[in-house]
This record gives sequence, C-alpha cells and structure tokens, in this order.
Amino acid sequence: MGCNASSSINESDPEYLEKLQNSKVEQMLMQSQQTEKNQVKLLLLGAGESGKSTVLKQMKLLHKGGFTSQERLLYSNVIWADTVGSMQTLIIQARKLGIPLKCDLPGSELYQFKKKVLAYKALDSIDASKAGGVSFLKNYVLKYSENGAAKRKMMSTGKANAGWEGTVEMEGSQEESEEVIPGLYELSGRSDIGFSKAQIAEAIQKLWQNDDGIQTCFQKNHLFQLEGSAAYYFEHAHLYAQDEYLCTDEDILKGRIKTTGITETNFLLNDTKFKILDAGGQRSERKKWIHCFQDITCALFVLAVSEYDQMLFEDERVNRMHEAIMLFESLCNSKWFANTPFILFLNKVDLLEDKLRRSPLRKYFPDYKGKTNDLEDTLQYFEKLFLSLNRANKPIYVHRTCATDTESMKFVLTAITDMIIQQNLKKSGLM
Ligand SMILES: Nc1nc2c(ncn2[C@@H]2O[C@H](COP(=O)(O)OP(=O)(O)OP(=O)(O)O)[C@@H](O)[C@H]2O)c(=O)[nH]1
Ligand SMILES: [Mg+2]
Repeated sequence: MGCNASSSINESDPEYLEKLQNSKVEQMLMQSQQTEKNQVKLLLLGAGESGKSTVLKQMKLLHKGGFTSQERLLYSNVIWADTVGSMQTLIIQARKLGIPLKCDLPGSELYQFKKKVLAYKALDSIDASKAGGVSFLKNYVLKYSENGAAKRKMMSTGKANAGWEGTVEMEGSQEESEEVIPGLYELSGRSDIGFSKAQIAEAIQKLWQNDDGIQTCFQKNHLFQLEGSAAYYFEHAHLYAQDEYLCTDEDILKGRIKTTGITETNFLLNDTKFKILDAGGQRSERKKWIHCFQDITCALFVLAVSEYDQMLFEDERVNRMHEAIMLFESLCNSKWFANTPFILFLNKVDLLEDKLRRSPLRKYFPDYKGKTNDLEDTLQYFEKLFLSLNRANKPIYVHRTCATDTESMKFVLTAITDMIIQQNLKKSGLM
C-alpha cells in the first residue's frame, strides 16, 4: 500500500509552512554554532619589532601557499631603501660615537664610495606604485628622518608602559599622517648626482667588507636604531638594486615593514577555520588593539629576547625588555583575557648568543644570577621572569623561536595549531 492518509501533507498549509521555516532556522543555527565551534581566533601581540609579522609570514608559507609577486616586489623596494638607509645610519652613527672610519680619509677609494652612499636618495629611486604607494613611502621614511627623531625625543617619557589601555583610536596616528622631511638625506649636503643603483650597491658592499670602522660601529648597534637584518641586506645589496628583482621567501622573512593597524589572515586547517590577527606593536599602534580583544581563542605574545640591551624606537630612553615586561604583565592579567590561554615565544634566539658575548646581561638585569654569557641560563631567566608575571594563573605555553627560520618554525607552528585545535574541540564539547 502507499502512504496512509494521516501522513499526507498539504504543502500550502500555513501551519506546515511555519514548521518548515522553523526547522530550517534551527538547522541554520545549529550549523552556525558548529562553524563557530570550528573557528579559532589567534591574536599576535608583543612590542614593536619583536617578530609578530614574521611569525605570521611563516604561517602564510605553511598554510596559504606563500607570497604573491606583488608582495615580493614591494619587499624588494622596501629592502633596497633600508639597505641604503642602514649604511647611511652606520656612517653617521660612527661619527657620533667617535669611531674612526677608513672611508673618511680623503683620496681613498672608500672615500668615494662613502660620498656616493651619503648622496643617494633611495626613496627617490623607488617606483611608489610598486612600493605601497606614496603615503606608505612618506610614512616609511619617517624612521630615517631627523625630524621624526626630534619629535620622538620630545614625546619621550623615559618610562616603560603598556599603552593599550584607555585610548580607543582607529585612525592613523599623528606621526603617520604628518608631512615628512627626509632629514637624513640632507646631512650629506649634496643631492643625488645620478648614480645607478648598481653603483650604490657596489659602494655599500665595499664599505661593509673593507671598512673596519663600519664593522666596529655595527657591533655597537644596540646604542642606536638599526634594522635587525642590516647585515643580511648589505650582503645581498646587488640583488635589491635590480629594478624587477622579486624577493625570495628568505628576503621577505628578513625584511621589515612595520605593521599599522590590525591585519587579518584566514586559513582552514583540519576543518578548523583559523583567523590570525596581527597587531602593530609600536606604542601608537597599541591604542588600536582593544578593537580586536573580543572572542580570542588564544593569544600569542612574541618577545625579542635578544633586545635586552636595546632602546625602543619610539622612546630611546626606554629599554625594550622593560617595555615588553610591562606589556606582557598588563595583557596576561587583563580581564579581556581572563579565560584566554597564552603562548609565549622567546624569539630571536639566534641573535641572543652573539649578543650575550658582546653585551653582558647583568649590566641591564642586575638580578640575573646565572652564568655569564650563558644562552641556556639567560633563556631560563627570562622564561621564569615572564611566567612570574602571570597572577591570573592561566596556562602559558613557552617556545624558544627563531621566527626567520622556516624549518624550525614549521615544528613550532604545527605543535601550537594542533594544541589550539584540540583545546578548542574540548572546550566546545566536540571531543
Ligand atoms: N634574526 C632574527 N630576526 C628576526 C626574528 N624574528 C623577527 N626578526 C626580524 O625582526 C624584524 C622585525 O620583525 P617583524 O615581524 O616585522 O616585527 P613585528 O613584531 O611585526 O613589528 P611591528 O609590526 O612593528 O609590531 C624583521 O626584520 C624580521 O626579519 C628572529 O627570530 N631572528
Ligand atoms: Mg608587524
């Protein structure tokens, strides 16, 4: 027999239609709850230049198929400007620190190279359309600007602070929108007299390889602001001098573009949707952080352990490690993250060993009781120090990292994404 009468349905019956509608809504709600359960939000936090965006770049390499040609071209232009800017900084700082330079001796070959480098305006040689646009370049040049440095000096408080609480500001900081006068280039008192990029790259490499004073000054780079990857840039200067050069993955990992605002990167991993939020870490950027503090599954705090003897870019009277301590303490114990687990990356471990040899930790952290110049003791000291700031008693997972090293980061990032997925499933009752 066919269907009996009691199961027959009148498809135009309003009661039936309402029931159908309700069950559809219920189904959609269940689906969206399921999707939310399968979604994690990971927030990258830390002071400026600690390595947050570099960690994100490694995630992009692992889960998003790497970088586009446009990104490779952008970095090529930015790194070229930084290569020239970094050599100009070394020459100028050597004079300030009273370090004699071979290239200051008139008549020598190095003297001619130095003149070329100081006269060169790297930003003028860049095609703005390939390098993030004119406003990006204007903002960018601030870090080499004497005006910018003078303003930072004026704004200096000399005190470490967390700086994210209280102010809600989404628009660009005053510093970014300001008209820029690239003072560094004016110091040479000359204009660019038409050298090719190849000639400038050669001059930079000769100065780097043959002037002991430049090397001595480089060894003292904790006394001033220098790009962390400057040595790498100098060695590869001839590549960035090529107009159409596309950066390799390694170049991009070593390259630095300060993050402004908060960027969002999404990818799918084992049916879990990852949303990674990367926040700019400099003081003016931290005022925007609070906008993304809601519903964070896990916070990843990146600490540059090698920077215990360096001062902030934003305030040259404040030690970078002191600032990071204040920042971590305020975030870790904040009500925003009361139920949020933290991951702590002790980053830039590769730079730490060499740094310890040149710059004893005890000079900056007198309570350090470990062996002098000892990598392991130093890492343990910082790990203990940061864990002791956790008054909220939340779980904190610590990893020692070199964010520029793709092989080792693969292991670390796989471990943490696995851990986050497991915890998220447990929390949402799916395991
Ligand atoms: N040698 C070395 N360099 C690193 C490491 N991690 C990051 N860097 C370099 O440090 C510089 C700054 O890194 P970013 O990732 O841009 O720092 P950030 O925390 O995103 O900085 P903001 O965007 O200003 O907050 C870049 O030149 C990186 O290549 C590391 O572990 N070792
Ligand atoms: Mg960044």
